[in-house]
Amino acid sequence: MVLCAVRQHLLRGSRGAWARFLQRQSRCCVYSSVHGFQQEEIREKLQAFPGGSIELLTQESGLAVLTINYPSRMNAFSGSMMVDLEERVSQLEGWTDGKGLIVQGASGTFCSGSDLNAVRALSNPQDGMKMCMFMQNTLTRLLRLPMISVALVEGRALGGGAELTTACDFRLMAPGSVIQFVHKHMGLVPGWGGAARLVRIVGSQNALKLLGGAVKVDPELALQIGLAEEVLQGEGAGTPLQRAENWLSVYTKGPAPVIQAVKKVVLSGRELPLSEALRTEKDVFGTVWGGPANMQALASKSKHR
Ligand SMILES: CC[C@H](C(=O)O)C(=O)SCCNC(=O)CCNC(=O)[C@H](O)C(C)(C)COP(=O)(O)OP(=O)(O)OC[C@H]1O[C@@H](n2cnc3c(N)ncnc32)[C@H](O)[C@@H]1OP(=O)(O)O
Repeated sequence: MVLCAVRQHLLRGSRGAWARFLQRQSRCCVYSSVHGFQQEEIREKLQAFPGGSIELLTQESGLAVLTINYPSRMNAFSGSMMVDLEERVSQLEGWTDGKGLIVQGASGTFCSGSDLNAVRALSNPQDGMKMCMFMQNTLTRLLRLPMISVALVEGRALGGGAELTTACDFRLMAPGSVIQFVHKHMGLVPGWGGAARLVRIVGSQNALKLLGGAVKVDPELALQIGLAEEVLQGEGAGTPLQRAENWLSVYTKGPAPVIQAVKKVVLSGRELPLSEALRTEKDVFGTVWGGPANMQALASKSKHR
């Protein structure tokens, strides 16, 4: 009801105001102070466990590369890297030219989950919940970015690293790589939103098998169950990152507002009840209808043979 009233109000204003409202909506988090979540408090706690970094490289082509960088710990997430990731996601939310994102690990492996040294120090339930809410918020915002995202999995994606792959639209795997939800072996279940997202990607039967068996998912199995989109084969066809960029460029070719609109309508179809998704689709449609790309296509009388 409140949302409807706000929408009506904004529709009476400019199209730009509604577009900005939609953008803010996509930044909404799962947890706020209503749920006892104090972002600054947990940020401070996490900063006490430093090490590694999250690097963001944005390119003029509209593709960005986010690198999880802590090779001496197999790219495990220290506390400061969790904070870094949140900051990089904020940067990407404000990147108006963005169309595609590749998430990779440094030095030929993806990510081995939480840094176990930080996990041991934060093992009381209260801190565990706070870290869990922080990471769920960040990974939800990552998945909701108005750009098409790919996890490039080389080496291992374990525990929280496996969960991170599910916060991207697609997973591309290098030969010999493994995605493994090792949580059961740690006496845990996923807490970064990985279970909820996994069910939506592979269905509840497959998700039960992967989590219940802590199964090592190789590229062949990942393709079979729909966890991975493609195996990046082929010596001499460039680095895995170049191959991932080539793969992604097929879907990000075109003007940024159109690619962003594509992601928004798919995202709302994925996340919202049908009536709400339809209304969002109409509103996103309104942001591209009569826009520069649309007018140019009409003027060029393009044929789709
Ligand atoms: C379960 C969920 C939870 C969450 O949601 O928060 C987590 O993610 S907990 C973390 C789950 N991950 C693990 O338990 C990984 C444990 N590590 C391993 O299984 C292995 O280290 C492996 C398979 C990643 C790599 O094995 P390999 O033989 O190739 O190398 P090393 O074992 O010698 O590892 C090199 C170096 O990295 C350190 N390392 C690896 N992973 C972590 C981690 N998650 N946290 C902290 N440190 C990690 C490892 O201890 C070695 O350090 P070194 O000082 O050389 O001993």
